[in-house]
Amino acid sequence: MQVPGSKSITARALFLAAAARGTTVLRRPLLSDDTDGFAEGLSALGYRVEREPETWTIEGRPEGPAVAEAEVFCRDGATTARFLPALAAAGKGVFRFDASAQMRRRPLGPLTGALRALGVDLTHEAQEGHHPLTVRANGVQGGRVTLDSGLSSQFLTALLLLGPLTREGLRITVTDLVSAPYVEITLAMMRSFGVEVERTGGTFVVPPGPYTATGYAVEPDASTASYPLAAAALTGRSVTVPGLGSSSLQGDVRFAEVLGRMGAEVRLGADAVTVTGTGRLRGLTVNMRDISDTVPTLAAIAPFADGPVRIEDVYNTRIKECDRLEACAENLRRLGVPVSTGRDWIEIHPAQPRGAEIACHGDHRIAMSFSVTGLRTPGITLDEPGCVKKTFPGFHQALDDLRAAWGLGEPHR
Ligand SMILES: O=C(O)C1=C[C@@H](OP(=O)(O)O)[C@@H](O)[C@H](O)C1
Ligand SMILES: C=C(OP(=O)(O)O)C(=O)O
Repeated sequence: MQVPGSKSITARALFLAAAARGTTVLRRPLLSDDTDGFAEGLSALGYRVEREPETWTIEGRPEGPAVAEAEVFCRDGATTARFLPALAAAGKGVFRFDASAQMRRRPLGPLTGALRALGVDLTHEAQEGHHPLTVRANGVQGGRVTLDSGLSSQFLTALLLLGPLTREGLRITVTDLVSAPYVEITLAMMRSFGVEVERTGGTFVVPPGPYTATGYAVEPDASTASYPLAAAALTGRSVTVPGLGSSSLQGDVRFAEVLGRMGAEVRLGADAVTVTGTGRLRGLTVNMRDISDTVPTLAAIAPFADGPVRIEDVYNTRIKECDRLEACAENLRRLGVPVSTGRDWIEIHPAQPRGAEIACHGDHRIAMSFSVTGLRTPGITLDEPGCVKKTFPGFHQALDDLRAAWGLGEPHR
């Protein structure tokens, strides 16, 4: 099954292309609300982004935004909401950023604190550390800065991406870090655009730029791939996702290994991943700190395991599009599944779920994950099926196609 492009890679490629010398051609970008919002944000800042469905062309402006004033609406996208203020800070002008109600609740204080420590004039309008905010930009000198990235790796990614746009470069010392594989994506992509970051333990030394434009092909999204792969493990079918394999930049390909530990047959080739369900799913305890976007996927198939599934070290899933630990628990209870949660964990017990309406809380991953549960649970409906547009507008059609190919009967929506 073909999976749409990676959100994380598309967002970084847009930032890097905008900041680079020259014109970047981006192949197979993700077409979704998040990446549309990112591209629109760049346009609002005066960057030229030309979009054909398969190819986006971005003219770089190493000097920063082309306008002296702009309003950017970041929608629900945390990559947009956290990366673009850093890009704007390197330019000159007054740039105001706002976001949806959902995104306004999500934190960015450690990032804006670090930007201020670097001399950026940044004000939060309502609540400290949250959108809306205004950057009165006049370039960034650079230097040393300390950052706590324990709530989100996106704070560190934003500073790393900014580093080459500063006059002297940045030396970032990180005191805590979650979702570490996303930082590896950032470093690898900065390298593709011509900048090598030196790392010693928790210190990242980013040289001044420039970034250099390049042709860049976006991998399929590994978090999105978790739904068809989990569907195969759950129903005893087989799914191959081409373009995602052992050489992928994305940590979330390791979700396939979790399915393997549960009893599915997993083949991780150089350029494709295949999961085949074996009719058996074992319970397990798993630390998902590195791959927490796939927590709802695992929670949604967990009731079918033959023992408890305990997912640990995922506090940050509480500050995503919704509180994902509570949303998973609430929906599993609606389906009649015994479940408990703690500050940073969830434990799900074996049960045969019964049909119910899923409360999506505007969260694409809750909608997509519990749709997978629906492959073995008649009568599951979603209160907000449209929220999948954040990363996979074609999700319901794709799942219907799998359902039809596997002879699993009519969908319930
Ligand atoms: O940098 C990125 O592209 C992302 C980092 C992760 O967030 P956190 O670092 O906030 O966990 C991930 O959940 C998100 O979907 C995308
Ligand atoms: C958490 C997510 O998105 P973001 O943080 O990029 O808004 C996600 O896609 O699951």
